[in-house]
Amino acid sequence: MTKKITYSPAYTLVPTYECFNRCTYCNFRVDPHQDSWLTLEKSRTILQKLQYKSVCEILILSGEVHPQSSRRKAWFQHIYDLCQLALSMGFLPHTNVGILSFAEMETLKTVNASMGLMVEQITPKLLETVHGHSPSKLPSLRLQQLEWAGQLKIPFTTGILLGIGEKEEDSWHTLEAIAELEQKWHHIQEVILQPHQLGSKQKLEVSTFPIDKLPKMVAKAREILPNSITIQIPPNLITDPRCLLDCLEAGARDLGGISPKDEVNPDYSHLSHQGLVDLLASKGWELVPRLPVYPHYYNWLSSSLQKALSTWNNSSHFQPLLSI
Ligand SMILES: O=c1nc2n(C[C@H](O)[C@H](O)[C@H](O)CO)c3cc(O)ccc3cc-2c(=O)[nH]1
Ligand SMILES: C[C@H]1O[C@@H](n2cnc3c(N)ncnc32)[C@H](O)[C@@H]1O
Ligand code: MET
Ligand code: SF4
Repeated sequence: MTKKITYSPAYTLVPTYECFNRCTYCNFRVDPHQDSWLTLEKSRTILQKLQYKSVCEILILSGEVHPQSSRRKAWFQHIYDLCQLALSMGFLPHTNVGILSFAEMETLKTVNASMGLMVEQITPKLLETVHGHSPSKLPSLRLQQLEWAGQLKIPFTTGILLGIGEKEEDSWHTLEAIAELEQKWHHIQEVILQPHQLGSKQKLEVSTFPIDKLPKMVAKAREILPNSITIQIPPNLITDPRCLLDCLEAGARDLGGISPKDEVNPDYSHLSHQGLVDLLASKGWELVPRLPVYPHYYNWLSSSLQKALSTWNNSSHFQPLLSI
């Protein structure tokens, strides 16, 4: 049998780029009030063009409005409305919009196949550097989000950001913290090992991750994380094709959501689908699509989500999933 590597055919909707945090590695954010929000009408037009193609996942990725701001309610409602719209059109939403209250998370669960939040790194040192102006990146707050997602039975994607000033052991400690939460709640489906890459919008000179170190990090993550968790790597940020193959050899098994534009790293485009298929085939790997939630979590989801999932599983695009 051929060895399989999965990816999720995705499209990213950005409710707003405005963000009250100022992570120095971010190429995505604009200042509060400096962005017009994506309208539901525009979203509907975009989604209509994607219908009846292979795109299954709508990734809702957003900048954040301060929890105490008078605009927070409208921000959250807009995210909910976008998820509901995507779901009503047959897509499977996956929301990653930063820190949420318990009630907000509980509400979004009803319209998301899975949700996500990167832990980044748990060392407090980074609060004095890259996260000096980012209250949302407080390690305790991010671990609490994972805890709440577990309590709420939300299938969850998380991960670590590499090359933002952490030491090697810091990454291991962060992975250990994720492993502990998985052992408690069994809700972490994937962990992304995301190498920080410089983009053209970055204002400050910060370090990047030496990409040749990634295969070793994958191997170490495979040792730390339970086997129930799939390791995901972003192929467009791994610019050396040999390094990508080495990461697979070391235990990475998923390439994440592949959408036409990587909103977080717009300067790094993906290989063509065929290019990726051929590269993987050179080492005997087969590239297969997957849905944004794994089958063993289906019974955690609302009936409208289960209905959308069964439609996708019966569609010809996703037959390969049945054999994973
Ligand atoms: O195309 C992207 N998808 C990103 N995704 C989507 C991801 O690759 C998968 O599509 C989903 O996790 C579904 O499994 C993220 C999801 C998260 O929960 C947290 C962080 C990311 C980051 C990215 C990203 O930088 N680019
Ligand atoms: C959505 C996720 O994207 C990641 N992220 C933010 N900026 C960058 C960058 N320049 N390079 C790689 N990843 C980044 C963070 O980990 C965030 O949580
Ligand atoms: N603002 C959120 C976070 O950092 C998600 C988007 S980051 C570009 O967690
Ligand atoms: S990484 Fe997320 S939280 Fe940080 S500034 Fe960018 S959008 Fe805001």
